[in-house]
Amino acid sequence: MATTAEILEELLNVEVELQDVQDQIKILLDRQGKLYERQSELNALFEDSEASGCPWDDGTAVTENWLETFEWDSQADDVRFNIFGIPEYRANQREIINAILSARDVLVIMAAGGGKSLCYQLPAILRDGVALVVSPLLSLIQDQVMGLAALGVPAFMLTSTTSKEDEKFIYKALEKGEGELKILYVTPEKISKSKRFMSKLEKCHHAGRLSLIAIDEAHCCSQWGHDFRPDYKNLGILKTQFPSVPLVALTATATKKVQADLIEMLHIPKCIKFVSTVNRPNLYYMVREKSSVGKMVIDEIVEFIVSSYPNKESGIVYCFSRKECEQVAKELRERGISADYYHADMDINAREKVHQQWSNSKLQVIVGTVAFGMGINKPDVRFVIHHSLSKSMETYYQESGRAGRDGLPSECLLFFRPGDVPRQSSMVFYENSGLQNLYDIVRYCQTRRECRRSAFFRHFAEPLQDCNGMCDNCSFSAEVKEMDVSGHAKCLLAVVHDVQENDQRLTMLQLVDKMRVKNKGVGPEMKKDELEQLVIQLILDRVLKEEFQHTAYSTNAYVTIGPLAKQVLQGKKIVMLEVSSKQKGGVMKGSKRSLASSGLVYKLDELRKELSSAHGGMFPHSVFSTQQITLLSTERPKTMEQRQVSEMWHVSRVCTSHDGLWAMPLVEKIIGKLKAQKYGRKILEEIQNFELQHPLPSDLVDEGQDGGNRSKKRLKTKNAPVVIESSEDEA
Ligand SMILES: Nc1ncnc2c1ncn2[C@@H]1O[C@H](COP(=O)(O)OP(=O)(O)OP(=O)(O)O)[C@@H](O)[C@H]1O
Ligand SMILES: [Mg+2]
Repeated sequence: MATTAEILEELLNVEVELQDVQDQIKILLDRQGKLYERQSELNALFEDSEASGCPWDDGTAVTENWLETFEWDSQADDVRFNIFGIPEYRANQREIINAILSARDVLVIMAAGGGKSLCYQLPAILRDGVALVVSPLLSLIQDQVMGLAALGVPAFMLTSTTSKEDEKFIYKALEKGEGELKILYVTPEKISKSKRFMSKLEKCHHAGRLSLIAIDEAHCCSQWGHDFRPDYKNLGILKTQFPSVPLVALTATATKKVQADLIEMLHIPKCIKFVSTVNRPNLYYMVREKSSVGKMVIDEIVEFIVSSYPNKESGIVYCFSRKECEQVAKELRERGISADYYHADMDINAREKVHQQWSNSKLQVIVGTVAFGMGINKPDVRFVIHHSLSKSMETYYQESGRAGRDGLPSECLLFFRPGDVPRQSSMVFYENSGLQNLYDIVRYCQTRRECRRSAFFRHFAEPLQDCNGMCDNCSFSAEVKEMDVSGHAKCLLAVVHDVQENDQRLTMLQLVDKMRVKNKGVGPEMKKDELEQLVIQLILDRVLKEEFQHTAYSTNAYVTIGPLAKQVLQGKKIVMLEVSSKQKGGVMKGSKRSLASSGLVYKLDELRKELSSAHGGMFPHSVFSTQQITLLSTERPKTMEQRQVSEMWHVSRVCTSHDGLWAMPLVEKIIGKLKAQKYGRKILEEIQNFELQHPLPSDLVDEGQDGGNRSKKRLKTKNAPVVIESSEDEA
C-alpha cells in the first residue's frame, strides 16, 4: 500500500500535469479562434478573387486627388451650409461631390446614415438642369422629396401617387425646361415600363438639361445583394442612352462581388469607387440570453425600453414571423408601450399608416418582420431590438443599422437562445451559403468574449478598428468560465449515433431532452440551456450537423453526426464551452444614451412635431435633426444675431473650425440660413419660455466664464459629477 507521502507526491504530479493540460487546452482554443478568424478572412478573400475575375471591375481605386481646390468650392460650401445646414463634410462626401461635379461616374459604398443623399443632392443643385434619382420605394422617395421641399429645393417625384397636375408640370419641365425642377425622383419601374417618360427624358438630355443620374440603394441591381429588385436590372439602359451624363450609384453595403456586379450592370467600368468603412461607431451592440418563456422576453424588452427611453424615443423590434410580430406588438401595448406591427401580410394602406405614424413619432415602436426594411429613413431611431436572431450577419448589420442614422448614440440589442437556430436554419438551408451565413451570426451571439464589432469587420473583410467600449463584451468583462465538456459531447454523440442506428432522427430539443436523462455521471451537471448551447457549439464546430426534412406543412431540422465527430470521440478534440456565471446586463452608459433628458430638448422636439404637422405632414426630422436640437438646447441662443458659442460647439463632432463660420449668427450656424429664417423666431421663443419656467437650479455649478456656456454646467451628486446635457463626445 502506498504511503501518505507517496500519495501526496503523486497528487502533486497529477496536479502539475493537469495544469499542463489546461495550458495546452488554452493554446489549442486560441489556435481554434485564430483558425476561425482566418477561415472567415479566406472566405471573404475568395469572394474578392472571384469578383476580380470580372472584366468590368478594373479596381478603379481613388487615385486622383478629389480634395484639391475646385472652381466650385465656394459655391458648394455655400449650398452645403446655407441650404442643407451642414457645417462640415463627413468622410468621403467632399471627394464624391467633386468627382460628380467633374462629370465622372461614381460608385459610393457608405454605411447607413453616412450621408449618401448629400453626395448627389448637392451636385444636383449646383449643376445646370434636372437630376434624375432612381430609388426603389415610394416611402423613401416621399421622405426625400419632403426633406428637400423643407429646404426650399425644387424636387418632385413621378410615381403612381403623383397628381395629374404635377405630372404635367414635370413633363413640361423635362421637355421644355419650363418651371423650376432640380431633382426628379422615380422608381425603377418608370425607367423600364414608361416609354413616355423615357422619351421626355431623352428630350431633356438632348437639350443638355439632364445634369446627373443617381441610383440610390444600388445593391438592388445585384442578385447577390440582399434586396434584389428585378426592375433594377434594367437600369443599364440609362448609361447607354445618356453616356455623357455622370451616373452615381450609391449603397450602404456591397461585398466585392456585388460591387463588380453593379459596375457591370450599370455600364460604368471607369467609375471612381469610394468605399467607406462599415463601422458605425455610435451603435452599441449587445446580446442577451433569451428566456424560453415568451412572457419573460417581453418583460425584459419592456423593462429595457421603459428604463432607457422614458421620453418615448423611437425604436424597432424585429421578430421572426408575422404571428410573432402581432403577438409581441399586442403584449407591448398591454404593458403601456405605444407599439404596432408591420409585416408583408398586411394590405399596403395599413402598412403605410403604421409607418407614417411611427415616422411622425406618434407611435414609439414598430414591431416588424424583415419586410420592414429598406424604406426606413427615420434618422432618430434610438434602439433596434431583435426578438429573434437574423439569418445572417449581413441582414443583422442592415437591420440593426437602422438605429442612429443621425450619428447619435443608439443601441442594438439581440435576444438569443439556441432554440431559435433550427427555426432559422430550416428556412435558409436551401439558400446559397445560407447555413454558413446563419452560423456566422450564431457565432456572433454565442461568444461572450469577442468584440461584437470585430465580427462585422471580419464579415465585410475590413481591418479591425477600435470598439471604444461600444459593445457588451468590450465594456463588461463578465465572469466567463470555460468548462471542459468533452465528456458531455461524447455522450451527445453516442445518443445521436444510437438513434441513427435505428434509422431515426432527433431534433435539437429532443436530443437535449434525451441527454438530460443520460447526463448523470458524465461530469458536472449541465442545465438545459447549457446543453442547448453545447449542441449549437458542436454544430458550429462541425462535430454535429443539421439535416433537413420536408413534411407537408413544414421543414424540420434534425441533428446528426458531423464530419469532426471522430476527433471528439478519439479525444483529439477537446470541447470547451463558455458559460458566464452572471447574465450581462450591459447597456450603454448613461450620458451616452439619454439624449432627450433635458426638458428643453423635449420642448424643441415638440416644436418640431408642431411645425411638421403645420407643413402638411412633413416628417419632424425634415424640420430639424435631433443633432440640431441637441445643439440648440446646449447653446441656447438668445437672439437671432448672437454669435457667441460655447465650448460645446468647439468639441462637438459636427462643428469644427471652419473659416467664416465663426462670424455667423449662432442660430444660422446650427440650422442653416434658410431654416433660421423660417423657424428661428419660434425656436428663440421656445428657449426663452423654457428658461423663464425653469430658472437654473442652485445646485448647478457654473465652471464657465460666460452665462451662455452650458456645456460646463455639472450637476453636483454624491459621487462623480454627472454631465446633464450630453454630447456624443462624451464617449
Ligand atoms: N456632413 C454631415 N454632417 C452632419 N449630418 C449629416 C452630414 N451629411 C449627412 N448628414 C445627415 O445624416 C443623416 C443621414 O443621411 P442620409 O439619409 O444621406 O444617409 P444615407 O447614407 O443615405 O443612409 P441610408 O443608407 O440609411 O439611406 C441625415 O439626417 C443627414 O442630414
Ligand atoms: Mg439613403
